[in-house]
Amino acid sequence: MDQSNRYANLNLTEKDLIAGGRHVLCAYIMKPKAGFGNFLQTAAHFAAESSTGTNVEVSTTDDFTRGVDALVYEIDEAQQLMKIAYPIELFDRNIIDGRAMIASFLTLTIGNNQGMGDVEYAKMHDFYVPPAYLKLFDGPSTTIKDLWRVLGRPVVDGGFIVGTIIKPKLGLRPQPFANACYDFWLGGDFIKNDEPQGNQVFAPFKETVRLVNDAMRRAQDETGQAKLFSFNITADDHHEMVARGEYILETFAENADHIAFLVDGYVAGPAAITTARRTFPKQYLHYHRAGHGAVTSPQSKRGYTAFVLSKMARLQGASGIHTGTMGYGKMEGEAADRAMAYMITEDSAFGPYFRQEWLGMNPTTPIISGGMNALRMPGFFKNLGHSNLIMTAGGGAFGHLDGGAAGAKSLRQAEQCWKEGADPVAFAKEHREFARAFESFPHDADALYPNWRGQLGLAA
Ligand SMILES: O=C(COP(=O)(O)O)[C@H](O)[C@H](O)COP(=O)(O)O
Ligand SMILES: [Mg+2]
Repeated sequence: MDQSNRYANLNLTEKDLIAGGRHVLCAYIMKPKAGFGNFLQTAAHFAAESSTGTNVEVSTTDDFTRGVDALVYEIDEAQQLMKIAYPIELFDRNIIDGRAMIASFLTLTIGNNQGMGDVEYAKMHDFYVPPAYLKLFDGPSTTIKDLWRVLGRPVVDGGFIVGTIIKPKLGLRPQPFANACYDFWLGGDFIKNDEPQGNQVFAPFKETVRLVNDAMRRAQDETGQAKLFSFNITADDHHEMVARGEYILETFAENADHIAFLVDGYVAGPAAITTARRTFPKQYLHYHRAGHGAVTSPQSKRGYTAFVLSKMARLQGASGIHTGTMGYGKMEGEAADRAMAYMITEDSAFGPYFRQEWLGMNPTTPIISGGMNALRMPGFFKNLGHSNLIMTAGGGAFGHLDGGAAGAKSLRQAEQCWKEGADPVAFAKEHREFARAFESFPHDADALYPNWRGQLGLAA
C-alpha cells in the first residue's frame, strides 16, 4: 500500500519545522528492499510504522490521529537519506512527573521500523530535539566540575583526569584488586571498574568495596591528594542497583563525593541509566557503552551511530560517556569523532545533519578509553583540541614496565607534553616515566616515533 500521500510531505522545510518547535527530526540512511515500494513509498511506510500507522488503513483512525502522524519531509535517494519529523506529542511521558524518557524515543524512532520486511536497512545518524521536548529530559546533574572540585582543581578547564581500568578484566581477588588500586593512585586520579566486574564469587562485592575504600584512604594519606573511583552498579534489577549504590556510599562515608557510579547503559538499557540518575543525583554517572558496537559500528547498517548514542546519553543525564578514542586507540573510531565530544560538551553544536541548542543543559564528559597509553595521547589531544576529559588506560597503565604508578605518571606527563607543544621524544629525555612508556609499548613507539631508539640512546 502506498502511504506517501499521508506520511510524506516534501513541501515541509526543515527551517520551518525547527522554527515551529513541535517536531523531533531524525535523519536515517535507508535502503528499500528490492521488489517492494520505491524510496519514497518505503520511507512513508517507515514513518507510518514509527508513528500512527500500520500496513493497512484502519477504521479507528480519526482526524486527530492524522495530526500526529510522523512525516517524511526530505529524501535524497542517491545518498540513501531520509528525514522524518515526529510530532512531540507522540512520545510517552511519565505519569509521575510528566517528563520524557529515552525508551519511548527509541521505541518510536528506532523500534519496529528495524524489522520491517520491505526495508533492507535503516540507521539513524542524527536527531534534533526542539526546546519543548528537550526541557522534559533530566540532563546531567553532576559533571566533571564536581570531580575537578574534589581534586582541588579549577572548575573551568580543570584538565585531564588521569584514569585507569583495573586489569586483568576479571580474575583478581579483593585484596590484589585493592592493591592494584593503591598502586595506580600513587600516580593517577581516577579508577573505574572494568565493566564486567561486580559481585563474582571470587571477588565478593562488599568485601571488594571495603578494601577499595581502605586503599583510597591510604593512597590519599600517602599522596595528600584526593582520589576517585567509579564503581560498576549495573544490574537487571533496580533494587539491586540501588542496594549496591547505597552500600558503596555508606562505606565511603565522608569520601562519598569521590565516587562515581558506572552503569552499562547499552546492555542494561535506558532504565538502568535513569535509575542511577534519579536515585543518586549527587554521584557522577559514568555511562559505559559495552556492546554498542553491535548497532553503532560503521559495519552495521541498522540501529544508530555512536554519535546518536552519545547525544541520547546527555539527554538522559549521564555525567560522562565513553566516546571512543577517535582512531588513536584500539577500538573502532576516527578523528572526525571529535564532533561527538563537542555535541555532548558544548551548548550549541553541529551533528552530521542538525545543529542542536542545549539551552544550558549540563555537559557530559567525553571518557576516552580503549587501548590508550602515554604515546598515543599527544596526537589524541592535538586532534581534539583540549584535555578537559577523563581518560582511562588499563593496559596503558598496568602494561607499563615499571608498574601502575609509573604508568599513571606517564599518562599525566603525556598531557603536559601536548600542552607544552613539545616533541614527544625530546620530552621523553627529561621525563622518565614517559620515556619508559616507549620501552613498554615498543610497537606503538615504532609506529608513532620511528627514530625513538636512537634518540633515546637505546639499542634496536
Ligand atoms: O576496558 C576498557 C579499555 O581497556 P584498555 O585501556 O586496556 O584498552 C574499556 O571497557 C573500553 O575502552 C571500552 O571501549 P569504549 O571506550 O570505546 O566504549
Ligand atoms: Mg572495559
